[in-house]
Amino acid sequence: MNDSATATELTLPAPAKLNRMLQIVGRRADGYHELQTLFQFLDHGDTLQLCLRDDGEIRLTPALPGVPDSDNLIVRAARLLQAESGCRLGADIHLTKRLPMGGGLGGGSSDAATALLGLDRLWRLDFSLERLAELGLRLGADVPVFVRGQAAWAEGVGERLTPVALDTPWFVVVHPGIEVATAAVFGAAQLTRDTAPITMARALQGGAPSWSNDCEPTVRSLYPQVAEALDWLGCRAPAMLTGTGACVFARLDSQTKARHIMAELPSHYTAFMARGLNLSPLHAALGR
Ligand SMILES: C[C@](O)(CO)[C@H](O)COP(=O)(O)OP(=O)(O)OC[C@H]1O[C@@H](n2ccc(N)nc2=O)[C@H](O)[C@@H]1O
Ligand SMILES: Nc1ncnc2c1ncn2[C@@H]1O[C@H](COP(=O)(O)OP(=O)(O)OP(=O)(O)O)[C@@H](O)[C@H]1O
Repeated sequence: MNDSATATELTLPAPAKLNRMLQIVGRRADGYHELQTLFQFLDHGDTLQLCLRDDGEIRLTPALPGVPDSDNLIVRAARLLQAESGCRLGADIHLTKRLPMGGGLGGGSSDAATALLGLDRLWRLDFSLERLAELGLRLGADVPVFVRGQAAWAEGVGERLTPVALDTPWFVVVHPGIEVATAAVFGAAQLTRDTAPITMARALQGGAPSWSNDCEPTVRSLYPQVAEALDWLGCRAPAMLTGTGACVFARLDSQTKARHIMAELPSHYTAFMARGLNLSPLHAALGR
């Protein structure tokens, strides 16, 4: 019943994102870092199934290992939307988790955005994307881009977004099997925070493989497993870190080349191949 305005059940994607480049240009008084980054979505991610409840309860299954439900960004997004709207409806939410946690793919943030947009539809709130993005920013710096649903040049902490159309190649994304804590990377003394800001036009001219990520040297030294994955993938194609890691990715000219790399994958890594998308599949599913 996804396409009906009277749906009582919705099954919706929560796509991954890549940071195709990322530079740190400053640090705010509250400790958050000022970034310049290019976000793009992938046709790979989590899935949320939302079923309407009329008793106001928010029930999530299954629980994520190590994450109490009250901390889960899906439950927090649902409760925030209830509080903001005064809505007395609730939902049963089933999460199919495919994205690694602490992977730099924005899995939790994307789940939160899908919950916000899906529940807005299920509860017939009709909030604007602008209002939902503002709510999303309270949950995490990466949530607004998933709410807006367009590949974007981002500034500030990631909330000042300008839509862009990037090339949409195949990517191989390798997970080195560890979780990186975003706060630990941003808190590291050695992280450089003074890259000179550039214009969006200049960033777009840069293009792969010259795009880079300022977090990479710090993550390499704090997490040797990520350094090893960057070196392994980098021997096969120009490789980069996404966000603060742990995942690394390479852009390939063809699906065949991506398949060749997948076939060589050592057993201690997991990986997937996916296509870059400039429009989020969430927005395509909701017709927004
Ligand atoms: C690195 C990126 O993934 C790039 O897309 C994001 O900027 C991270 O976004 P996120 O995971 O949604 O991050 P949040 O949950 O908002 O923040 C986690 C922690 O990372 C640090 N943090 C995050 C984002 C930012 N621009 N500056 C920061 O210093 C803060 O210590 C914060 O407590
Ligand atoms: N629905 C959720 N899915 C994943 N993690 C969640 C969720 N809700 C809360 N979390 C918490 O958020 C942390 C970061 O998870 P997430 O998968 O978003 O990392 P990430 O991909 O590195 O994010 P980002 O790229 O935004 O930094 C997890 O370690 C977990 O404690």
